[in-house]
Amino acid sequence: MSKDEIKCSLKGEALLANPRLNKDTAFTEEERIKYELTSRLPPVVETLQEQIDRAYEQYKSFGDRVLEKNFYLSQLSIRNQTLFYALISQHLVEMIPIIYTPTEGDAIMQFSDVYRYPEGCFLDIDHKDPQYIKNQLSAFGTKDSIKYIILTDSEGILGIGDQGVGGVLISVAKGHLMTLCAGLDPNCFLPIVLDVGTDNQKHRSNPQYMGLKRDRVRGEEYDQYLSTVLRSIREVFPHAFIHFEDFGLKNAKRILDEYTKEFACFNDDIQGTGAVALAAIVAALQVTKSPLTEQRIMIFGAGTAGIGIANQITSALVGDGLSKQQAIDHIYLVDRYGLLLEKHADVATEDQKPFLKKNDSFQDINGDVDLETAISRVKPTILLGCSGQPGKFTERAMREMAKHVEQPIIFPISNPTKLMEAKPDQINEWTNGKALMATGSPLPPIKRNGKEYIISQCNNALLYPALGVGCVLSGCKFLTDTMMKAASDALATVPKNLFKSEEALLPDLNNAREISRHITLAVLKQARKENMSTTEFPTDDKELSEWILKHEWNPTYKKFV
Ligand SMILES: NC(=O)c1ccc[n+]([C@@H]2O[C@H](COP(=O)([O-])OP(=O)(O)OC[C@H]3O[C@@H](n4cnc5c(N)ncnc54)[C@H](O)[C@@H]3O)[C@@H](O)[C@H]2O)c1
Ligand SMILES: O=C(O)C[C@H](O)C(=O)O
Ligand SMILES: [Mg+2]
Repeated sequence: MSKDEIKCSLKGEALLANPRLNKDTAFTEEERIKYELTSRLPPVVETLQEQIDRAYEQYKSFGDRVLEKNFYLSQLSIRNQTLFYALISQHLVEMIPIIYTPTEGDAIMQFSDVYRYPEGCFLDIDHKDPQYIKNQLSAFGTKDSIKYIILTDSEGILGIGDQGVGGVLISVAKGHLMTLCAGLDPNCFLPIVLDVGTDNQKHRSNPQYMGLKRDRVRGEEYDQYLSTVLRSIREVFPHAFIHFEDFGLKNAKRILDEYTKEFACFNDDIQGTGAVALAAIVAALQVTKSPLTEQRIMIFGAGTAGIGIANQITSALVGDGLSKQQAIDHIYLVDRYGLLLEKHADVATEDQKPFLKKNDSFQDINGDVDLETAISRVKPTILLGCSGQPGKFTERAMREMAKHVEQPIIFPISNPTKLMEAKPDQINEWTNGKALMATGSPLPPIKRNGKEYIISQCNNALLYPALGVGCVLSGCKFLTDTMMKAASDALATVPKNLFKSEEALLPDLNNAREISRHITLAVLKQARKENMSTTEFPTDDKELSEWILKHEWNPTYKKFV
């Protein structure tokens, strides 16, 4: 069967109800007869473009009601997969904020209230039997069909925390981006939510809540359950790469460390975010014309994402010739206790501990060192926000930042938009237009004193789809740090014609497919170099690029066979 063909054994109502096969008004006269659809459709036979045009008008009719736009698109995805992807592909930058951060965050919070139909795979801790789990998984595909799984336990959804069963929608949304941005065949993807209870009292007290109404399970029982699920996945879908998304602070890194050498797996919030943030920093340093080894980097919110970024920068500095300790000396963590010093050893997480700074320079201060004081003492050149705490980049802190550096690099990357540590227009004003900025969710440029300032989007979506496709195409045994580094380096060296403007720090998502090809190529080559690949692909770069292109899934109606 060629790429333009698809097997169809359905007819009539069942065919129209199947999102993978449904062509709706684009079924030809012959197809309508052959598949018993004639009287089930209005007489007109339309092209995909005509369908897209109508769907776009319908979409636009929701105006500013973004959540309704989100529901409209999600409904379209379960009605007609081809039309869904084709429509969004034509309006990618306009629609990504609707199907992903920030709007998806609201859709997740209201999951149980606005629920209309199920999407994804729901597994819950009240059903732990391995055979039961395997049976459930088997309903979603065959041994060879599922190649990429996004798994969340919903404890740390974006910056909005524990969302219980509704977190399934982050797995679904991240999957949609895999297809849109990197051409993953949506039919080889499975989004899963593990419902292990929720500590979110708002959901628990909502009579409509659709998940398990019990305390979030932790400890041994949780670990056992996760292990059973992962092992079941491996049995049922032995070729699936596992992507962990939005696990909570206490679990994310621990789980990644535990399974990274046993499963082909990846944590997007740790590794994806770290790699994208590093690429954005590298780009900003090209503007300030200053090497990474001369930076003082402050990370505000040293949780899953913050530590991922800290570790990625550490590796990059080691790559630049520093010892691990020298590299760590460049990185300052600020968390809920302020600047993390050795005196915080009792409360710091294991992952924060290597970064604790000596108390000496702060002996004159009683209590914790707040952000502003930390900035005034450390004089960071780079400040990243991944705390999910809005308003924490105060005017005074930002003015302090600008005092010591000609062009401070300030990235409030918390999602969704309302949780950013400061709004870019504020940062721009308080730093007198000096700051180089990037945010986690997309924002329009700022106009101030007749000048336009581009706000780049520093979101792991720039990387994980391409990385994931690279892992799928290489059938990688494991994802190594060096493969991650190859992906990050590739993002940092994307050709300039894929940027919106010269000032942009990161490439334009409008060019997502091209950006992704560049990254996927690097991942494939690195996988082969390290003997992590289990598939054959061309050795010549040009041929490999064509091979990647050939493997991309595109939203076109396929011929039924
Ligand atoms: N742009 C991206 O690609 C991207 C990727 C991952 C996460 N994020 C965002 O980063 C944020 C954090 O996500 P996470 O998964 O790391 O969450 P997390 O819960 O693992 O980490 C948050 C950290 O912030 C700290 N914190 C809380 N209150 C604080 C305060 N008042 N002052 C300083 N630190 C404080 C917490 O102690 C914790 O260490 C979220 O908003 C998330 O959307 C963005
Ligand atoms: O989902 C996103 O938009 C990025 C990131 O994974 C996050 O958790 O915020
Ligand atoms: Mg995430």
